[in-house]
This record gives sequence, structure tokens and C-alpha cells, in this order.
Amino acid sequence: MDLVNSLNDRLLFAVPKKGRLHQACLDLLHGSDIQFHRHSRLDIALVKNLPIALVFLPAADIPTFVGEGRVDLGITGRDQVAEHEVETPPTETTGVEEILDLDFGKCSLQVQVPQKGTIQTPEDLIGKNIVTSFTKLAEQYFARLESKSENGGLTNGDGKPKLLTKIKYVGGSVEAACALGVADGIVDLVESGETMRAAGLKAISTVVETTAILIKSRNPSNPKLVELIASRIRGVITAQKYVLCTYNIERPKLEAASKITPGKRAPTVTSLEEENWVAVNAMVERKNIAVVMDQLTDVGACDILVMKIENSRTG
Ligand SMILES: Nc1ncnc2c1ncn2[C@@H]1O[C@H](COP(=O)(O)OP(=O)(O)OP(=O)(O)O)[C@@H](O)[C@H]1O
Ligand SMILES: O=P(O)(O)OC[C@H]1O[C@H](OP(=O)(O)OP(=O)(O)O)[C@H](O)[C@@H]1O
Repeated sequence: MDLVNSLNDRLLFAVPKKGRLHQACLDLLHGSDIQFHRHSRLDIALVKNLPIALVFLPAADIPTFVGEGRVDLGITGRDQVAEHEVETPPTETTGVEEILDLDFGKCSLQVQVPQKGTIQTPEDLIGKNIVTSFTKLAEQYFARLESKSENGGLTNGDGKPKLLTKIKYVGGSVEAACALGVADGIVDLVESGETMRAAGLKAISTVVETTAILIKSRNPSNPKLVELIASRIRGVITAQKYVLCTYNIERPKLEAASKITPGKRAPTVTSLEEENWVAVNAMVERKNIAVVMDQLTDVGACDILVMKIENSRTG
């Protein structure tokens, strides 16, 4: 098969090839009925049922490919987009546009230092060694910090800010840098905090919060198809985020119950054959459902059922 020629007329969609976002992206593609077969070792896969080619790339490289318009659509972390934009600010024709927050890959990029040490504040790190995979965001963070500090705000001959803090790049296992004596502090991602604590580190500041996002280039080759994919993915995300709650309640108690389950637009209310009783259907955020069921019981709802939403298209 001539793979390169078969890419003509296909929308290119970049997906993280490994790492923390990879499996969640595959699940999202599956839920969106984007069918493909990826041959082992090949980083391009043709979609069988839509004119799309998936390109499997490192999450960190996706903003570059989409930003330059080489690839139409991509999934990566908001942190990766922010890092890219410090180095390559968007213009009218380049850069990426965020279409959708995907509600997974949530974590924070934080400044971390040894738990047992003399460094207590980010200011204590000025002039010291920092190790990170996010060198541009770290430089921006320390440049701002230094500009506010007493001995900071220095400039080079060309007028650009002179950074006293030394920022070094490593591609992974950033948390080992302090123990190995390479860094006084690190800037790394924290989700549960397990990696940080296991390495004897503590967070002293947050540089940026992040989640996975769907991004598009400024001028995608097939805007209609971009909208179709976004709409399918939005449907899957909504289905994962919400459950459908149904219950019966006496009509006089409906107002109180509707306040607990206002639904996305409004609850669906239907009359029951039994006089003075109604049945209610409403979407409820999955994470709140236990509390919502308790509150519904308190206001007199009965026959409360909660159902998984397989897929959705909501306004
Ligand atoms: N612990 C985490 N929890 C949630 N999301 C994370 C976590 N770590 C990273 N991410 C998100 O995933 C993106 C890619 O990070 P990850 O470290 O998985 O990539 P990678 O370097 O390509 O993979 P690997 O670390 O396997 O080499 C990050 O930019 C961030 O948005
Ligand atoms: O707060 P936690 O839940 O422990 O997650 C945070 C860790 O996850 C990521 O690394 P990953 O494990 O993906 O490997 P890496 O260090 O090779 O990037 C990140 O760089 C942290 O080290």
C-alpha cells in the first residue's frame, strides 16, 4: 500500500502515541466509532469508515504539527500547547485553536523541592538549578518571579530579560533530579502526588493546571468533518460525565426535586397513571449522583433509578 498517496484527501488527526493520554484517546476514538487498524510499528493508520488518517505522535510534538497546519486535528495536554506557545506564539495563520476540553488527563505542573531542605518558597529557587520537561513554561515562570524580586529584572545587552535561574531539560523521570544532585528544584506534573512524595519532594507553587484537549489548526482541510468529529467526541465525553436519573414523585413535591435535578436544559416530566404523581428524567453529573439520590429521598422521591448513558448528542 502506498501510504503517503493514500493520505491525500484525508483529514489528519494526531493522537498521543504513548504515555498517560494514549489509552484514554483510544477509548474516545472507539466511542466515536472511528474505526482503524494500526499495523505494528506504523505511526499512521487509515480510518476505515471516514476519510481520516490517524497520526500517532508524542504528546509534546502535537501542538507543533497542528500549529503549523500540517495536521488538521489533535489531542494533547493543555500544558503541551502552553509550552509550545511560549516558544512559538500563535499568528493569524499559525497556532492551534482549542475545540473541546476532554475531561481526562487532569494534573498540575508544579514547582517542587525536597521535603527536608532549606528551600521553602519559589523565590528561594532564584539563581538555582531547575530541571524540567517544560523548559519554556519554567523560564516564563522564573522570569516573572525574578522581575518582581529585589535583585531580579536584569536584562541582557539586547534588552531581553536575563534569567538568573538555570533551567535544564530532561525528557522523563524528572523527579529523580534533586536526589541525584542535578537540581535544587523541579517543575513537573502532579496528579495523585504519589511520584512526588515517593521522591521525597513537596510542591511549593503551581505553574499551570492542565487537562487533555481537542485542538484544530487555523485552516483545517475539511471543516465539516472537523465539526462531525468534535460533535461525536463531545457526545462521548458527555455520556461519560453524566448519568440519567429517573424517579417518581408527588406533584406538589416536584418543585423541590427539580431544584436538585435541574437537568442539562430542564428535567423531563411525564404524568403517571396514578393521580397527582409524575415521573422525572434528568441528566446528573456522575460525580454528584450519590448526594443527589440522598437529597431526592429527603424531599420524597421514590423509585429512583440511575442509568449509564451509552452515547449522547446534547445542546
Ligand atoms: N500523571 C498524570 N496524570 C494525568 N495526566 C498526565 C499525567 N502525566 C502526564 N499527563 C498528561 O499527559 C501528557 C503527556 O505526558 P506523558 O508523560 O504521558 O507523555 P510522554 O512523555 O509522551 O510519555 P512517557 O512519559 O510514557 O514517555 C502531559 O503533557 C499531561 O498533559
Ligand atoms: O502525581 P502522580 O499521579 O504520581 O503522577 C505524576 C507523574 O506522572 C508523570 O510521569 P509518568 O509516570 O507518565 O512518567 P515520566 O516521568 O517518564 O514522564 C509526571 O511526569 C509525574 O512524574
